[in-house]
Amino acid sequence: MPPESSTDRLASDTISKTNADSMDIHKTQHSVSFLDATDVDSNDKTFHGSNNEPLYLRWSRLHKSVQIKENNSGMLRGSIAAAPVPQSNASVHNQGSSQKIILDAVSGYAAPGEVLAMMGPSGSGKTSLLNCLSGRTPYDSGVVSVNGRPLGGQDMKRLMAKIAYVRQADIFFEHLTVRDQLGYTAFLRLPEAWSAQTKLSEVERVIRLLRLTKVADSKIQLLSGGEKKRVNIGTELLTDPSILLLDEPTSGLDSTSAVALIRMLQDLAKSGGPGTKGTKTIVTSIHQPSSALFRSFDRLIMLAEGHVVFFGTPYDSLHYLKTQKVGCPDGYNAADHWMDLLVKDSAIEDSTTTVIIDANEGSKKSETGETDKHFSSDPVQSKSTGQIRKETNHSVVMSTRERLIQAWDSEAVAEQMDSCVERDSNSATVKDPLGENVSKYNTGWMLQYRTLVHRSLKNSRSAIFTPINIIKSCALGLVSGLLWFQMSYTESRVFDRSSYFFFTMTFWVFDAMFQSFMAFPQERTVILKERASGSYRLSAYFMGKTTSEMPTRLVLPLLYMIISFFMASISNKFSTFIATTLISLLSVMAGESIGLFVGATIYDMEKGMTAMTVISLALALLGGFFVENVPSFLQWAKFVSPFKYAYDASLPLVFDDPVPCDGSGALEGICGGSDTGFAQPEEVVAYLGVQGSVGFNVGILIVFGLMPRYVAYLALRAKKEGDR
Ligand SMILES: Nc1ncnc2c1ncn2[C@@H]1O[C@H](COP(=O)(O)OP(=O)(O)OP(=O)(O)O)[C@@H](O)[C@H]1O
Repeated sequence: MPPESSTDRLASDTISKTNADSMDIHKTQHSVSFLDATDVDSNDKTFHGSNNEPLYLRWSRLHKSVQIKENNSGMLRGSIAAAPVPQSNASVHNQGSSQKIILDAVSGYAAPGEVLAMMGPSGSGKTSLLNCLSGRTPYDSGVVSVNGRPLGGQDMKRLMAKIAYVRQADIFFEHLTVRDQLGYTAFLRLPEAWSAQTKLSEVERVIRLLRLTKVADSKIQLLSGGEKKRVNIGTELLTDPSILLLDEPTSGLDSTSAVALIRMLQDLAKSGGPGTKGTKTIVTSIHQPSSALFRSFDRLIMLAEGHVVFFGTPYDSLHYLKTQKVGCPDGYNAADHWMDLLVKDSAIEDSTTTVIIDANEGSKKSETGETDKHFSSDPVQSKSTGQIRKETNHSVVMSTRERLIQAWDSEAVAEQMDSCVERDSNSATVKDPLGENVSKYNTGWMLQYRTLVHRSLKNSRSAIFTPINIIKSCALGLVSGLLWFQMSYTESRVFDRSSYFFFTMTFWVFDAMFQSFMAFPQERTVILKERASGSYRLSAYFMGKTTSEMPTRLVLPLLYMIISFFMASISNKFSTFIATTLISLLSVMAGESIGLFVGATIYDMEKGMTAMTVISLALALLGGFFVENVPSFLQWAKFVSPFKYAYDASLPLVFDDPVPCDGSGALEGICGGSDTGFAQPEEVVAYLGVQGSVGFNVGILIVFGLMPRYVAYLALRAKKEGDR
């Protein structure tokens, strides 16, 4: 158990009115002590605004609510919110939608050198609070401040780059090794002025700090859950942030690894880690830690249904529960006890923690009929909506959770925070925590672009050159080669030759469309996460991806073409082979672009898949290959199909010599059934319905490769990481 600090105890006493009453301590007196404690610490530091300076993170009266549509796909959420169960994060119903309160008057602070543990049942608002504190999602009202500087508007973006946020999900490009992942992050996020050597030694420092040396050169996809979690934390620690927020870093870990991880965070908070200056401010949400771990936290913030039910030291939390007549039984895990008190419907499941107040007489008794042993004072009127009590036969049933929500005096904590912020903002010794940095990026566009090209090349090599993709390309090349085997260059094989190109171009557009659509959801989450921490500009990412993937993507169509082109004897000119292979690459780029567009605009996989199927089949049909007499009102539609342009660009290259007539009647309109003479190349391509020159068709294909990509870029720019 950590030594009980008097200021902690006083702070806790101040903000608990029942506590204050029971301990007979004057509230104002304690408010002063609480403020003094924070003041002394923060004034002792010299603030340079650099990333590793100690920072106080404070928040007061944070309020956040969301609109829930009752007839949308989130039916479950809507129905839960609409159900008339007693709940303090109440839903306000309008026609067809309801407002759900996720955070209600939440106040608290996190201090340098300390680990603040955020606890509460599932759905109590831990992630939502962390999202707000990190600037990932907006809140309706309230103030978040760093060293007394309230942050909002433009500052929020810069704050996001200063606060490291380790999200619950470990999101990476899993084909990369641990060292690659950390290395690329170092080049993207550490100051550009640092030498490559310094950046790489930072990577090694983090690898050692997080005990990742043994797996440093393993691909992330092969790591255990705990190792992945440490890579996730390491990625954020690279920039040596002063404030580190972690969302359930111990989830999925065994208890030993969980304890080791929290101990590491505690060491980090105190020392800042080897090779770094100063202390860190750490906030972590955690689910039911062991007793020892619970007691080792410097401070706790307990949440229930978006409300704070306790803020203070673990020791004080136990004392506080005693004053509320729900003390932790001896030998019982304190964290488990807190959770038992706070889980929903504990009133229904556990009658001993329930009070029933007779609305008429004001007397109270337990649900079992016995006089309630836990609550000595009358319940306080609901602070939020008054809807949290359940009326049953002239009685009010209130669970312990509701009682604890009401007993906590959030306003007292908020006032403390306001005073600290006001004091710090008037203090000349406390400098702007954001320093002079006006950009949220540590590196320029060019370095970001170069790093992302490198990473994308490495990543796409392992994602695209999979054995399955290589087998697919070779097998299809072989099948096509056999099907169109050794075609003679005569009239009778003109349509076979053109159908080879129709199939080839259609296949590569389809393949790229679906491949990029399927791969993009994972990529999208990585981009959103990295962008939220101010790693790079989206334009640098898109340019990097486009440039790096082009040569990589060429290899698979090239394999297909090498096998099928020569087996089918499409042309004996090597230049035709090169040119048509490049056109198939443009088809791939166009298809990839469409896949990206759908992936970036439609987030639901099922809806996206449906859109992809409809789009691809419609484009194939509209290409004009299947229906000869397309209705006049749909004639325009073929111009939106990339297949058409790829096909139209290829045929003039293949039919570049006169085609000998052979009496087959395939080119009846040109050869007239004769087996002598030649059909001129221009006549053949016109007969096959080709429109526009090769250059024109290639140009349009390039537009297809870029336009949907640009829309995908705009769609992603509008998307925030924290959006659900
Ligand atoms: N955008 C949203 N739309 C609807 N409901 C939301 C939204 N964001 C959060 N919620 C709801 O707010 C509540 C708090 O969610 P949050 O993820 O913060 O809980 P949590 O305490 O982190 O839960 P867990 O421990 O399970 O991760 C939940 O009931 C959640 O369903």
